[in-house]
Amino acid sequence: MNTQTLNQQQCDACRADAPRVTEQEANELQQQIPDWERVELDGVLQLRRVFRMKDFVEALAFANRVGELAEQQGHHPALLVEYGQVTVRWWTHKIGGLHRNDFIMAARTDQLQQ
Ligand SMILES: C[C@H](O)[C@H](O)[C@H]1CNC2=NC(N)=NC(=O)C2=N1
Repeated sequence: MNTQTLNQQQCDACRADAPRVTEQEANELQQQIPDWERVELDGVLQLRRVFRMKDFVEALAFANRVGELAEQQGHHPALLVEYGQVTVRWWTHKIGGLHRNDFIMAARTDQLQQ
């Protein structure tokens, strides 16, 4: 059991045989990322958060920081950039649902907010 907080952990490589988190694990992990909601879109469970920004330029800059983190970790989100906000969604494409990686990435995304 990894006792580091989620935002200190690295994302493992995504594999098609990686385990999805159970409902109980998801509930526990979510305590560390209270601003994220679990949503099901097209049958796929995801973590979603809307980050409020001052304007479009700040929203774009934040999205780029999330993009750099994603490239660094090899795990990629859906990003919707709008005037004054960015919607971030994390899930693991290979398993069509939530892996522990997604909770780590959500916690690390929280740290990128200015
Ligand atoms: C080879 C590479 O690691 C994989 O294709 C990665 C890339 N980024 C990814 N990101 C996400 N969110 N899920 C994946 O399954 C995934 N797979």
